[in-house]
Formats: sequence, structure tokens, C-alpha cells
Amino acid sequence: MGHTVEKIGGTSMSRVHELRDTVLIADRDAPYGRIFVVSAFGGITNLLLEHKKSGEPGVYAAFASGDGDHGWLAALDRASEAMIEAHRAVLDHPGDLERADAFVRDRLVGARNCLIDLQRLCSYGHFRLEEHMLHTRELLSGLGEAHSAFVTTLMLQRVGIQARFVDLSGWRDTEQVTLEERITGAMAGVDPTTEMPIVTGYAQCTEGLMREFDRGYSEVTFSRLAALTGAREAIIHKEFHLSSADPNLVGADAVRKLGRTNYDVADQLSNLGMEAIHPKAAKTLRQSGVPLRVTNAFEPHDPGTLIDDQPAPTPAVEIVTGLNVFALELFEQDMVGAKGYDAFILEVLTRHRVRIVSKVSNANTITHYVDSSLKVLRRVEKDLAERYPSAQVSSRAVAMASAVGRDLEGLAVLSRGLNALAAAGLEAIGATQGPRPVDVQFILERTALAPGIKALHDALIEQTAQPLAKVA
Ligand SMILES: Nc1ncnc2c1ncn2[C@@H]1O[C@H](COP(=O)(O)OP(=O)(O)O)[C@@H](O)[C@H]1O
Ligand SMILES: N[C@@H](CC(=O)OP(=O)(O)O)C(=O)O
Repeated sequence: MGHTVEKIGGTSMSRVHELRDTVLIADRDAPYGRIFVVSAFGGITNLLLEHKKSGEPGVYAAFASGDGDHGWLAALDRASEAMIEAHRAVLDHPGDLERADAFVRDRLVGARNCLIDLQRLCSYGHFRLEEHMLHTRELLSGLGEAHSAFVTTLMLQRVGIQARFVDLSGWRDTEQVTLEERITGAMAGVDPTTEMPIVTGYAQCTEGLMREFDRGYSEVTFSRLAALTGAREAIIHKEFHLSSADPNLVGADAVRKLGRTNYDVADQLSNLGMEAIHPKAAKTLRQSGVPLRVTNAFEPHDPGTLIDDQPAPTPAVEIVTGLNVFALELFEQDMVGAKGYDAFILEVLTRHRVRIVSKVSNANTITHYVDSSLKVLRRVEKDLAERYPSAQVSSRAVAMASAVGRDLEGLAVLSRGLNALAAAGLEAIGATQGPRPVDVQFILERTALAPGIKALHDALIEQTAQPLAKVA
């Protein structure tokens, strides 16, 4: 039969007690053959690092700001309280609560002392704090998953499951190992046929999980684990079904569940920040031939969405999603016929680690739609202005809504979408579609993003778009 590797995301982890007798112990008589990879409880990583969406500083960001006012200590206390609150919500046995409290105390005191020592060391001048920021980020992120995995293990052991806490976070480990070595080393003595491994979504490794993959890293650990152990299937358990739009935005009744889609669509969704699955994780699974399933953790009997390499049977818009971006524009009359502008802009964006979502250009203007902070963009603008003093460089806050599907051929998604937006009284600042019919992007004012997604979803999915007749 083989085993499965299954990931539980943060939002669902906050209700992991509700998943105990459904997802985790799906069959009381045959509970094994399943390896679980867990994210930190919802919101914890935001407190340890920085808020994923708003950028609000957590411990890491406060520490990194380096103003030495020990603001990070208060942030660490906040994280510690939130962790304790999170496990109080899912554990009930006093013995488990005591052990979980002690675990948080131990790890957080350890991290605190480590950071204080680091600050002290760096006050000597030979050691520079900046050089240790990446390690600090790694150390902090690992705390969230170590905690949630430990707590889940306690919860399962309490009801007689041979659950085993598999800590990949490298806590007090002096060895230097790669991600692959970390995973295979930790799994070497584990027998998933007789025990249930609860593995931390964070894995400490020489590559640096945060440096390489950044937020959403638990899916990278998950996919590597599935590939390395030759899983029969990799499963992601989420708070909702993978749906035709965000149920919180469009309404749980209006959205449709996706029965099946492919990695091409999954890539587009990751690009749009929808976190359907981390792009690097999708790649690992695709390459190793492990099928991926995304399920609703709270509807355990529903098979969910299967993601594979198959084309669509018929053209359709499958998902409407969107995100806030900045339109970084460089306008220069002298650009006409000249080369090198684009290459230089890309170099600057790469140097400042700005994520490009999309781009358009014409004779004298190049616009990148980027997912970044205004602070970083100001630096980008400065570099561009220095190189091209006569160019006009600007950043404008806009949003991008996108309609995505395996095959949009013949559906006139661009014109239908623009009509739907206009009918809802919304103006499109831009719209793009490439020759490959997998997505159509609409640029809107930020305030128009939510109503725009609703209007597009209504027109392109709720009232299913029929293909136009092909003109021979
Ligand atoms: N198309 C979509 N289908 C399902 N959920 C979506 C979609 N777009 C956005 N979301 C949002 O994603 C949020 C995060 O869900 P989930 O992936 O379960 O989080 P986590 O990774 O923490 O488990 C949900 O609360 C939901 O509002
Ligand atoms: N908790 C980490 C890791 C992760 O992947 O979480 P989630 O599966 O909830 O996106 C983060 O927020 O980056």
C-alpha cells in the first residue's frame, strides 16, 4: 500500500483537536502508514518573524531593526503567550498542558538567551549582527513548528496512538546537514507502519530553509519528505476546499470546489500569492511523480482536489484570485529602439529581492507589477533614477485580479471580464492576457480588488462562460 505524507496548515492547526478523530486518526483500527508534517499554529510565525500580509514586525523584525531597545524581548513574550494560548485551545489533559507549557518555556528561554548572547558578542565589533540575521530568522521560525508538532504528539499519545515527535528544527544540534540529510537522518529510525510521525514543517539545514524558500516553507519540507520517502500520495489539509475563489471573500455558498486541476494552474496561484501550494514544493512533487491532493481538513470524507499533470477536459475558468501589487513604471522617451533598459531594471529588482508578479511594456515604458514594500521600492527607484536620470520612475499602489484555468481557449475571458468589471462600476487600469491561455490579469485600484474579484467570479464562474464559436 505504501504510506502518505500529509501536511496540516497553520489555520487548521489552530483547531487540531477537531482533527484528532477525523483527519489524524482516520481509522482507529489501522491508524498508521501516514506521516504528518505540521505548520505552526495560525499566527505564530507572524509573531516570531513578521506578519505575512501586513508586514507588522514580530520578534525577528524587531531584533533586526537593531535599535537595541529590546523591543524584541517584548515581542518574544507576546509570541510565548500566544503559543501557550494556542495549545491551551487544543489540549485538555493537565499533564499534557504542563508538558506543553514547559516546552514553550524551555525553547523560548533558549532562544532569548541565544539572541542576548549574540547581541553581546556583536557589541565587540569583530562580530557583526548583520551577518547573523539569517541564522536568527531560521532559529526563530523553527520554534513555531517544534511547538505545534510537540503539542500534536502529546494530544495523540493521550489517546493511545504511537505518535512520535520528529523535530527537524535542529534545536541544540551541532551538526551541519543539508535538507535531505536532515530529513533522512531524522526518519532513519522511524517506522511509519507502526508509529505516527508528527514532523516539524520547519527543517534546519545548511541551505537555510528561510533563505531559500521563505514563508510557506513547511510545504517545502512536506514535499521533500514525500519525495524522499517515496510516498504514495502527498496530501495538504486546509481550512477550506481549494475553491473557485476565496470563500471568505466571495461567500462559501457562491464558490465551487475544484475537483481537479494541474500544476500549471497551481504555479499561477502561487505567483498570485494564493498559497495553493509553494511553487518549489509543487516542482518537487511533479518531478518525483508523487500525486498531490488538497483537501478540506474539516470535511474528511471528501476526496478534495487532485493536482497532477493532466490537461483540462473542457476549457473553463477555474479560479479567480488577486493581490495588492505596485506598478513600478519607468518611462523614458529615449528608450525607443534602445536596448538594455529591461535588463538593468531586472538586475535592480533582483538585487533588492523584489518579487515580480507580471510585466508589460511598450515603446518607451516598462511596467513591472511587483509584490514588495514601498520602502524597498524607494531604493529600487533611486537606483533606476541614478542610471537613467532623464527617465520618469514611479511606483503606484494597485491590485491585480486574475482569472486562472488549465485551458481558457475560446472563452473570451479578457472581454467578458472587462465587461463584468464595467457592469459593476469598476474601472480596469490595465488588463493582460498572453498567448498561452492559462490566465488573464486585470489591474484595478486597490479598493476595487474585492468587488472586482466578486464581479469576475460571478461572470466567469457562477454564470459559466461558454466557449465562443471558432472562426476558421
Ligand atoms: N481559492 C481559495 N480556496 C480556498 N481558500 C482560499 C482561496 N483563496 C484564498 N483562500 C483563503 O486562504 C486562507 C488560508 O487557508 P489555508 O490554506 O487553510 O491556510 P493554512 O495554509 O494556514 O492552512 C483561507 O482562510 C481562505 O480564506
Ligand atoms: N508557519 C510558516 C510555515 C508555513 O508554511 O505555514 P502555512 O502552512 O500555515 O502557510 C509560515 O507562516 O511561513
